[in-house]
Amino acid sequence: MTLVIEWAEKYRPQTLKEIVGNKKAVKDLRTWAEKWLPGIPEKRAVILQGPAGVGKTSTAHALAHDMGWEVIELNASDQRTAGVIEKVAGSAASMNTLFGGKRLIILDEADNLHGTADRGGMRAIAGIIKSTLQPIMLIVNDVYGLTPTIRNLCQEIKFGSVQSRSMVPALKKVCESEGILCSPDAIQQIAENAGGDLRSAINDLQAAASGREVLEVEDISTSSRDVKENIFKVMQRIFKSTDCKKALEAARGLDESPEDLIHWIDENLPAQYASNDGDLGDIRAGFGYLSRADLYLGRVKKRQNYGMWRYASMLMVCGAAISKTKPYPGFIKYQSPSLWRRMGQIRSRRDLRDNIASKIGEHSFESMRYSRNNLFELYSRMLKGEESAIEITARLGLELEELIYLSGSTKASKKIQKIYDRAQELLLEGKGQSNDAEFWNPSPSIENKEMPSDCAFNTADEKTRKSSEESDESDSKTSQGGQKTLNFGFAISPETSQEITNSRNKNSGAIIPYSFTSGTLLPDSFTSDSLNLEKSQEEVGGIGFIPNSLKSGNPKPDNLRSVSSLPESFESETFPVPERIESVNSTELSKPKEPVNCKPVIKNAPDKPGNPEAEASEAPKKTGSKTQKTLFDF
Ligand SMILES: Nc1ncnc2c1ncn2[C@@H]1O[C@H](COP(=O)(O)OP(=O)(O)OP(=O)(O)O)[C@@H](O)[C@H]1O
Repeated sequence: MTLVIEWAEKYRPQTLKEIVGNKKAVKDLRTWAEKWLPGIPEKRAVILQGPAGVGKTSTAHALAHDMGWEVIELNASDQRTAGVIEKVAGSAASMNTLFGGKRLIILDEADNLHGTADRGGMRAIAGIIKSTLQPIMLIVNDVYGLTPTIRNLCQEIKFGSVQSRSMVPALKKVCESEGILCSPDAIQQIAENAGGDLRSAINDLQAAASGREVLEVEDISTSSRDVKENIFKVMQRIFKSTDCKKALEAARGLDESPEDLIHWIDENLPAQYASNDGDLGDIRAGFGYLSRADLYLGRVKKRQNYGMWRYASMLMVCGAAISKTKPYPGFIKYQSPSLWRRMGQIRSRRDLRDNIASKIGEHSFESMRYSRNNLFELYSRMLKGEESAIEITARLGLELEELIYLSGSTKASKKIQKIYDRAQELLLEGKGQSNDAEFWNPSPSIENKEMPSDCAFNTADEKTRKSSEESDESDSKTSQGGQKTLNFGFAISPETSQEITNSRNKNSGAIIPYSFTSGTLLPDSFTSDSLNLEKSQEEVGGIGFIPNSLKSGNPKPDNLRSVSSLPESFESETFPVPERIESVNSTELSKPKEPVNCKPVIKNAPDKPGNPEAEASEAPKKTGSKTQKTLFDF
């Protein structure tokens, strides 16, 4: 069996000179690349954005070839988790090459980093771009698939469709190299059919030429692949004529599913039938058909019976075509579905909001969800004063766009720009002063702080918790074992502090001690003050964090619940119970001599040497805390 080599691959351009069309994009890219020669440019990464098959990937490789750069590529077939990106791209970005040349890091289809496997990938990319010593190139079809932070960090270079007149010489060259006599009309036809996608044009040429030495235009119409209909032409067919058959044929030639097509018709039907003293009745009738088509689309989804797509298509296309009672001449600029645009905007706003929430979460040792729901307002208020705004911006590492969002502005005013610039200066200064640990370490060291009675867990646990959380996406971060009192690492007013406490208590819950010996969550009235520490230090194994819903009613003894029988209302969101807790029954928890390593640090807590119970609680600490079980271990 002979192996058929794809011509598109065989004739992939090797140098920038061979790239067809998109001259400006190629020039901009070369200019950016040349900025890497004297040192590190302001924008360390570029985004090559554009439709499929217009030469983005080829241009990236051709640039590396022309500049004499090595290439490291991570494409969509590789698993691109945050870990892999950091390992491959991160290490490539932070190291110099053997002979001091540059190394181009290409992330192809960077807008397709979604799904569980690619979690955290965007954040990893942003982190790498900020500190890379090597040029980075992100290739995307849809730039909105990237987070605003990444977009801010990169220079964007747009690639457009390749014009058919530019394609013709490239296709001729392929014919010459393959020894095929192709008529100019045939080449022209292939170029026009391709709709700006040179890869498709080359594929069409290969398909048409297979088994032939001479290629005429007739061969193209019979042997070429299905030619993509242009959506705008289909809209015209539907809205300008009443010929259902032709409209349906045109719609079938489209590279759109009925689920997408219905949005196009929905968007343009009212615009078309309202033009030229439009008729409301026509619009109503048209939407009547669309709603029935939508019913079928719903059934397709529900039953996974794609056979019903044909009824949906028929209803939407023919229904929209025949619902007009008069012709609607004149030009109408058909629009892409505004729903998609809105969704794109919403998505980028949502990404922006989540980025901020995750930064606040990291800063305040809270989950992203908690930060999003409860701390936004607070941090936003802290941006009101100029000095505190600068400090917050620096501490959180906010990008300009994020600062605008969090401060509630719509654009970068002079004041915001100034805050941002000063925060950047502060960051630069801070980096130079490695001894200013407090600034760079926003949370005070837990061991060194005198914890309030409601905040006790050992730092080893905290480290384990943090590292396990970091491997997850921030949304799945939990506040288990986290810092129970918010400590922002900078001076905040007593009012603000009170506000934080209120916000916590109102929104998610309160912190109450957890008793290991009884296996119960103590009611909120049971504070550390009421614990007889001398007698029960051993008992006080850890701190439980429960939502207010759990504390309803009077905290009577019969309200106490054992961990093994958590109520349904006990949502893991507000009270993240580690998975392994399920396997722990109350008997295990209530082992009387189970050593514990997490006990509240209480002011002047008596630690009498003669007290056997106090000694018993100290002893396991010395022997090895790793073997000790706490609530956070489960
Ligand atoms: N502008 C171009 N100049 C020369 N050849 C091109 C051009 N665009 C596409 N081609 C041909 O199409 C093939 C695929 O191009 P390439 O992979 O660079 O497209 P792309 O824009 O990166 O597409 P995708 O977004 O699908 O990855 C190339 O191997 C080449 O043969």
